[in-house]
This record gives sequence, C-alpha cells and structure tokens, in this order.
Amino acid sequence: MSRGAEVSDAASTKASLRIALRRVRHDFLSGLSADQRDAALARIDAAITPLIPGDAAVAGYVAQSDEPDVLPFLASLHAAGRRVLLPCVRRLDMEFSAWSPADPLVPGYAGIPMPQLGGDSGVPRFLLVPLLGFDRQGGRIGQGGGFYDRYLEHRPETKRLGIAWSAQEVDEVPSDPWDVALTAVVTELETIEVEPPSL
Ligand SMILES: Nc1nc2c(c(=O)[nH]1)N(C=O)[C@@H](CNc1ccc(C(=O)N[C@@H](CCC(=O)O)C(=O)O)cc1)CN2
Ligand SMILES: Nc1ncnc2c1ncn2[C@@H]1O[C@H](COP(=O)(O)OP(=O)(O)OP(=O)(O)O)[C@@H](O)[C@H]1O
Repeated sequence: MSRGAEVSDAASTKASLRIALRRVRHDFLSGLSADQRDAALARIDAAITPLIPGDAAVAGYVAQSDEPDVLPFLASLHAAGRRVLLPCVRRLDMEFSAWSPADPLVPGYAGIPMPQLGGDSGVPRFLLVPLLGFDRQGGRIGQGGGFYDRYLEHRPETKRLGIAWSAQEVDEVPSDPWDVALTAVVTELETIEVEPPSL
C-alpha cells in the first residue's frame, strides 16, 4: 500500500474515532455525580504534581466541553509562585502566554477562552495536553486541528502530559507521520508513563 493511502486511511479512521470518543467521554462524565467528578479531578491534580518537578513553566488549557478542568490546579500552581501558561491560537499557530488567575480571558479559537494576544509568551517545560483519545504507547488523538503536533514538532524538550478520563483509552490510536507521542498520560485512575524510545 502506498504511503498516501495509509495516511488517508488514518485520516478517515481518526474522524470516526473522534465522533465515538466525544460520545464516550460525554457518557463517562454524565455518569459521575458532582462529588465523584470533583474526586476524579482531585486525583488527576495529585497525579500531575510528581510529573512536574522543579520550578519550570507549566502550560495547561482552558477546558472545553467534557475535558478535565485543570484551571483550578493551574491557579494553585500560580499561587505557589510557578509560571503558568495557556494556549493562544491565531490562525494555524498556537503559542503559550503567561497567565495569572487575575488576567481576563477572551474568546479564542472554537470559542475557547484564551489570554489576550500580545501578552508575555514562553515555551513550557511541561505541557498538559487535552485529548479525545489515548493509548498506552503515548498515542494521542486530539480535535483534529493539528495544533499540538505542529507546536511540538520543534520543541523536543517539552514534556507532554496527556490529561484524560480513563474512559478515553483505546487499544491503538491510528498514527500519522506528524503525530508526536505523549511522555505520560494522567487519568483519574492511573498514570501511564510511556518509555522513551531507546536509540
Ligand atoms: N481546551 C482545549 N483547548 C485547546 C485545544 C483543545 O483541544 N482543548 N486545542 C487543541 O488543538 C487547541 C484549539 N484547537 C481546537 C480544535 C478544534 C476544536 C473543535 O472542533 N471543537 C469542537 C467541540 C466539540 C465538543 O463539544 O467536544 C467545536 O467547537 O465544535 C476545538 C479546539 C488549543 N486549545
Ligand atoms: N507537524 C506538522 N506539520 C504540518 N502539518 C501538520 C503537522 N501536524 C499536524 N499537521 C496537520 O494537522 C492536521 C490535523 O492533525 P491530527 O489529525 O493529528 O490532529 P490532532 O492531533 O487530533 O489535533 P490537535 O493537536 O489540534 O488536538 C493534519 O491533517 C495535518 O495536515
């Protein structure tokens, strides 16, 4: 099979997988009471902490839809003196801007709140990555914009921590040549540390 055919197969499989995973994620979250959801989020926060040692900058995201909401955790990091960054999307480019809980957020790409353009930007050492699906090899499927893969292509020093509900696990995410693997995946049940490939 030609490379082109493989890539377009992955693209159509990814599109149907996204639809299925949005439903799975929604059903998982609807099945939790408010207390259960808060407890699950607290477990995710606690599991992230040992993965972001030191004082280097941590980037997160403003949750959309049924994604785990890491903003309170990011606010607590900021309160502890840590530099916190959030995605700022313009056209096809995603950058990360410094964020403090006192800063206003403005509607950005797909209506997701983001820091105002023109703020202080930086490259995070640790990146909390939202996702629709993950596998135990570090495979990730996102919303299909390619923002994270394009961003990470030139930033091998950034640790990539996928943040997900356990229900979002699949056996094997269909992979495209540009996909950048996660360093670890954190869910409310476990942390999956992905072995770096041995060279
Ligand atoms: N919270 C969050 N922020 C993020 C991302 C993300 O996946 N989640 N991104 C990741 O690249 C970037 C923005 N890219 C995006 C690409 C597509 C859609 C999108 O199509 N969203 C659907 C929502 C469907 C749903 O309800 O689940 C939409 O708006 O119709 C959103 C963001 C940067 N910020
Ligand atoms: N490094 C890259 N260089 C050029 N184009 C890229 C790169 N990474 C991704 N793309 C483009 O982005 C599109 C979407 O990629 P993909 O389906 O892997 O998105 P995703 O990882 O699910 O989305 P996101 O990262 O926004 O959550 C692809 O069709 C591809 O053309």
